[in-house]
Amino acid sequence: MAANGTGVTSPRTPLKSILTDKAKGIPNDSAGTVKAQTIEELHSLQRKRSAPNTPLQGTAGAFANLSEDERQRQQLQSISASLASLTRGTGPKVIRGDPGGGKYQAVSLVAHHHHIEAPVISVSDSSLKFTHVLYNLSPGELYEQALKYEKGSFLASTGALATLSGAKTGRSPRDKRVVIDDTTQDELWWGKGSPNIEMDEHTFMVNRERAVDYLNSLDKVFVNDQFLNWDPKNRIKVRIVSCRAYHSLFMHNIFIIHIEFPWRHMVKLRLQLDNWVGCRCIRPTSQELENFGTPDFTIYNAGQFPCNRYTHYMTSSTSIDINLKRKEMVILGTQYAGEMKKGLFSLMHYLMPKRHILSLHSGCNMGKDGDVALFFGLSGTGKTTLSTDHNRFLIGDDEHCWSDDCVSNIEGGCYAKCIDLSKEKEPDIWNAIKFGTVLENVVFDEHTREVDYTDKSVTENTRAAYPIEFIPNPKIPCFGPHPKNVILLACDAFGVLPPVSKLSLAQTMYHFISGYTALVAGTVDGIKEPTATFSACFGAAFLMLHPTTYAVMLAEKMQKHGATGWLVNTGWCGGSYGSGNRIKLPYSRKIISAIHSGSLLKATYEKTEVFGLKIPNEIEGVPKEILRPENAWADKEAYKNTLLKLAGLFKNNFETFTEYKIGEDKLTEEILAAGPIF
Ligand SMILES: Nc1ncnc2c1ncn2[C@@H]1O[C@H](COP(=O)(O)OP(=O)(O)O)[C@@H](O)[C@H]1O
Ligand SMILES: C=C(OP(=O)(O)O)C(=O)O
Ligand SMILES: [Ca+2]
Ligand SMILES: [Mn+2]
Repeated sequence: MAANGTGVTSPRTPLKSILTDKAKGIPNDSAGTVKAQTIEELHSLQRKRSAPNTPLQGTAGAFANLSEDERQRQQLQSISASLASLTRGTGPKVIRGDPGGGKYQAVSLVAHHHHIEAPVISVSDSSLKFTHVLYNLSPGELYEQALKYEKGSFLASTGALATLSGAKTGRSPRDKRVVIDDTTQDELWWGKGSPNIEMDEHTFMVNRERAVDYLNSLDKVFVNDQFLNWDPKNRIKVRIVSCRAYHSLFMHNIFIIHIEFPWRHMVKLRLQLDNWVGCRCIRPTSQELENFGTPDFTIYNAGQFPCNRYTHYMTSSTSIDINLKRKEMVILGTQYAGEMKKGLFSLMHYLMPKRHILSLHSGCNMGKDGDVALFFGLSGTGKTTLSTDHNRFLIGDDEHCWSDDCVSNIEGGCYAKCIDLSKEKEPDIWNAIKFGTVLENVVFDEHTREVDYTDKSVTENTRAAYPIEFIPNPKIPCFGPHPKNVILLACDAFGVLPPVSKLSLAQTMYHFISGYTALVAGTVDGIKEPTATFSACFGAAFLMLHPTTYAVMLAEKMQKHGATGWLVNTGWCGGSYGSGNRIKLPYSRKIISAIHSGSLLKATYEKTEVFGLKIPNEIEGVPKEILRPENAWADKEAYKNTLLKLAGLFKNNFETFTEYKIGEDKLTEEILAAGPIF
């Protein structure tokens, strides 16, 4: 039956056939016409059937003989158990795929019906509905979900996914709580200076139920099953249940997933990395991911939904709750993706020291000769920027573990600040912003979709989250030998710390425990006083145990492996914020290069007053006058006063640590003496 365009069918006179190429003697190539009979069929041809997370490789593993249906059934059962409401004693009915239909819908409706084993204790509307699970989707699939369903998601001109994190554009440390129980009461760091605000088990369960009920009330949730830590002996399995494609893609990029490397990429890596050849690839295999089983830790991210402020302990509508015994984390009232990343980092700060492994808030890279450097520093001091170095292999930009064998990245991706990002200054980060990358809270041209990286309209904390492979020279697998240099980064907005100084072990420990940086509070409305921040181990916000636990381990490791400590000021020189200038990135890079090459170790040094820091007399490519801060300041009196002011702040801060013992008695004494003297 033919339609005539008006919707009414009528007999038609056939049109005269048009002369085709065939008539001109060119053979008809049937590839020119599609096989499909309908538009739907045509569309179905476009997408080749695949099961990216269930590659039946046939050989290894106990699960190898499972049918695809059985595999998926077990996966869904496990997800249903994860999402179980503990008061009702049952998990939701989960089904794989998009509620909107599409290729997943048919997968497991039937299988599912047969396999809800837990009894339904009380029936409510929520137990009648299905929760669709979008499990380990690929970037392409997540893009489609985000662009279609999440307001504020756009395709940027580079191919990156621009998105908004909502009302919160940074972490909420005052809303981070940890469950106190018989074990954690003794084990964890509580009280003054600790980031761990206590909460009881019952309140945790209230928030957990709230998050789980919210997630189950949605038509669909995203589930990521991933790994932490590239060291295969100390890998942790995590499950992230979230309500946004943005969160799922963020975690996909930032943590470790299985990626089948295109062969060409492998060859390139082999050529680049001497030690790649013969090195076992420790990315989890498809098989491992398939046999994921029970996660070691689960995050319930219901960030779109607030906590109830009438709930005990709640002081705002945001709560980020960690329960170590239950191996769970609940997020309510914030969609900032960094909470998940840093929440898992806190977990590692608890789990790893128990295994005598030091967890580090640091970037890490490796030279061609295998020399490894760590970059410690608080947010904004340059870990990501300076560890991303065109002449070195990037191991990671933010979170690492130092075991008896190696330094390994906890993550599989980077989270770079984008404010004022430029192609000239940071080409590798610039080029990493492409298809697959999540761009948070940036402003772009409505029409061209070109991002304006100088625009702070949404926030100053604009970010790009990309897999480490997006950097041209990643060290994959992301681990390396024991570090040779330990670089402590401080962005000193007072402008009195030298751009670089060589530290003794005691000084390294003093500055590591102090964890100093000084940023400028409000950069918008004219000049503001720099605010000093002291954050033990350059990341107190993520510590679970007392800072000295980590400090002792760092001292031991540095001693054992002969690592040299350096203090690098990436902040101001020639005056404080307002009168001086931020040290130029190319100079900081020159300084860092001189550390890596070993040339700085051979320089001649002079000791400074008050802080007793050893400053090199010269570094190739760095103006001599900036190396000594007092030379760079025009007003010597102001310099001296500012220096003494900062020294006083250091002294006050260190007071809480003076009663602790770090290593041998001698080292403890030396550390106390390694601070400013005035
Ligand atoms: N001399 C410098 N050294 C390092 N970073 C600098 C310097 N001058 C400006 N910057 C800027 O400071 C920011 C450092 O942030 P980032 O590397 O993300 O820190 P972190 O990873 O430690 O949080 C970047 O935006 C970088 O461009
Ligand atoms: C993600 C963060 O890390 P950093 O700023 O150190 O890169 C953060 O502190 O929220
Ligand atoms: Ca960073
Ligand atoms: Mn960081």
